[in-house]
Amino acid sequence: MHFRNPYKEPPDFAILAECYPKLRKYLIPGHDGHTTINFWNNDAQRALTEALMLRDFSIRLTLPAERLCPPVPNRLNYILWLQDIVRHSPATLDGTVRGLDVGTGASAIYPLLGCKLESKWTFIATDIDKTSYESALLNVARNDLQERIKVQLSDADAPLFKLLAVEDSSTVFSFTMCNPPFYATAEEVSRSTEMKHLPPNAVCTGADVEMITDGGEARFVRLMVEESLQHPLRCRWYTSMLGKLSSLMEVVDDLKSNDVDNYAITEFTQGQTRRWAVGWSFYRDRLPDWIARIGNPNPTIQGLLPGRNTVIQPLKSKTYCDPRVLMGVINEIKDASVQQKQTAEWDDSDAPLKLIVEVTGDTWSRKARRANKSSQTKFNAEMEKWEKGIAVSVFSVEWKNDGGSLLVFQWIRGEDRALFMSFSSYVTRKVQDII
Ligand SMILES: C[S@@+](CC[C@H](N)C(=O)[O-])C[C@H]1O[C@@H](n2cnc3c(N)ncnc32)[C@H](O)[C@@H]1O
Repeated sequence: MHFRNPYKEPPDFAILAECYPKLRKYLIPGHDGHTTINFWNNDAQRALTEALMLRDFSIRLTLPAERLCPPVPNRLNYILWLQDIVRHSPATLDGTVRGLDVGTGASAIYPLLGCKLESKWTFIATDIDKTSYESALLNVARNDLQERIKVQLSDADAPLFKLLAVEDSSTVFSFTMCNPPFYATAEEVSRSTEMKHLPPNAVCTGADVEMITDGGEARFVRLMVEESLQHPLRCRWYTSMLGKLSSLMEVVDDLKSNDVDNYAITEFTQGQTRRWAVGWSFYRDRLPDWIARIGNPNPTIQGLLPGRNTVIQPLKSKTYCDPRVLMGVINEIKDASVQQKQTAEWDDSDAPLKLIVEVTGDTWSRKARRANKSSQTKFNAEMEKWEKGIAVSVFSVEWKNDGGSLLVFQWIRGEDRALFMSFSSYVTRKVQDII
């Protein structure tokens, strides 16, 4: 569960029903003496989702009986992860964030939650199912969000990112998102129901179009990867949720075979249900590991994780050390431009020193310093960089006092992972030599 998700503990259903009387008739006594609801009952689930959306987000939702009922904690997890991604991506000039929700469903739950949490977010939400499309339109209108959420009826044969393929548009989307149909066939659905693989809070209330797609979710998301390669810079972060580990493996394989190294994986856990989300970008902005990598992964997931963008180096010193040592070391790096990092309003870290360092290449390693002596070598290196179009790499370094002192290096922008790694070990070694 995301650390900002308020649903780590189940709600008090009796209190919730006071805010949403439609829930009252589904209340039942639980084993532990607390009131609960019957999670196997579709109507009760719908009433629960409507109640949570109303009480906790002031969102008025009506869910049609014949369509999927989205569990709020799980859907909120995905939105919170996107919020992290957006906060760590460059802001647009006017601060507007543009999201594209592929397969928004009857609820339009993702755009509604996104717009309630963030006043600058806007969405285009697509669906191929007329019933879901019409219901999504109503839900958006009910909450007076038509200006910020545009619902579009799409075509099953059209590209998933048809909108991004519009050639003369210069709009860059901040993210795409999707909770794709999960299964490949109707037999797979009934097998899964028979084997009772579904936990009670995921009881199947969906229509075929919501749950089944040719090739299952893995093919659906691989199509997205394929389409994203056609217009890589029309969106900063392409993302999708995945319900099966095997699908995650397929998609990561696909990204790697297309040389996409800037990707992120997260895990959404609710009770016994595990879901994953994957994101990939063709921009040079790098996400911190706490967003892009799952902490404490099992060995299978470990092998899927992207390379590290965050390096944490504990400093060995028995006495108090002055963070200004770091400033001194960084200032001595040739051709590096250094600024104090501005703290965003949502950032509550209390690091005593935060720096942003921009470099155009390695000027610190022994090899670089030797090469620097020869002006021809230096000229060649500059030419090579220029030809490759490699611009500035941006790193942040924070000095933290968390038990002992730590240096936290963050790769913020760039293409050269080795440069980031070399920079962090050089700075650590130098600081360590001084303290
Ligand atoms: C699993 S449901 C997700 C609904 C909603 N986003 C949620 O999370 O509760 C998948 C949705 O994708 C829609 N869908 C299936 N194929 C699609 C396509 N090619 N383009 C857009 N939407 C599609 C389905 O109609 C369905 O509403």
